[in-house]
Amino acid sequence: MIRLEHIDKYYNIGTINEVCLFKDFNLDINDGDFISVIGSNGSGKTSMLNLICGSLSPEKGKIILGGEDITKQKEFVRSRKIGRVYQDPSMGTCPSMTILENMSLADNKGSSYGLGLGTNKKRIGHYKELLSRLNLGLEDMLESKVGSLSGGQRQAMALLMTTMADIEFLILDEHTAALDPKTAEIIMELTDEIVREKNITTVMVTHNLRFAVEYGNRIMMMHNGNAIIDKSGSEKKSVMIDDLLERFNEISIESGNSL
Ligand SMILES: Nc1ncnc2c1ncn2[C@@H]1O[C@H](COP(=O)(O)OP(=O)(O)OP(=O)(O)O)[C@@H](O)[C@H]1O
Repeated sequence: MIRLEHIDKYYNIGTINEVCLFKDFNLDINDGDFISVIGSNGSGKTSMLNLICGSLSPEKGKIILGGEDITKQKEFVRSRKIGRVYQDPSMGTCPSMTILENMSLADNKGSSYGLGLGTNKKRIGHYKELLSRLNLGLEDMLESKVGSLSGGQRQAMALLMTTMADIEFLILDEHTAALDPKTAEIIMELTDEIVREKNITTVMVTHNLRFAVEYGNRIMMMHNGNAIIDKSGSEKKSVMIDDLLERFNEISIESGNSL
């Protein structure tokens, strides 16, 4: 379980631009949860993910992972348990390296020998098997540079590479936003398949309301650093896209329709 406990988060402290984003923010993410997080621009979705990953520190409060207080734990240490796929497909892969080298890199993540070993030839069969499930023909392109792949192919690889390691927690930061509708659909289906198969606790930030409604067991809507909707199980199943659009409209009116 991940717990955000009494979190305060400010930006630009001590300046005229000081903003309080989270004030006594609390969130429990249960093992096995697949949460879709939606919300207007600036509502705090990415900041919440950054707090979990450790790229952002709270001014107050605790972050607990599996009973351990990780509030002060560095991001690279947390990354052994927490995987993240970004909006930009180029963030999760190394473009100047081949598919094989990228797969080896992901495979070696967290092990003591690190990069020094280079490509692990004995594991090629395993990499091919993993890549073949993407149905993109990448298993026959092991020597191709990842930089030559399409955005969708790279995002599929980023997802595969992130989940190759034995992570407990997966963060999807608008990971289909930069993809065309068809490719986004394929990546979303692949995501769901991997998350279910590996039973990884997942938080997915998305602006795609259909994905938010269709995937996962829990849906959250953020606004001004608060979760204004948080439904799971059968309650989540009854949430309709129109309900969410209506809530977005209400928020927009309350905020004076400002950007
Ligand atoms: N590094 C920063 N410095 C100052 N303010 C920041 C910083 N990062 C985020 N903010 C502010 O915090 C608020 C929340 O930003 P955040 O990126 O978490 O929102 P979001 O819900 O992910 O938005 P979007 O949907 O546009 O990605 C915004 O008002 C933003 O301007």
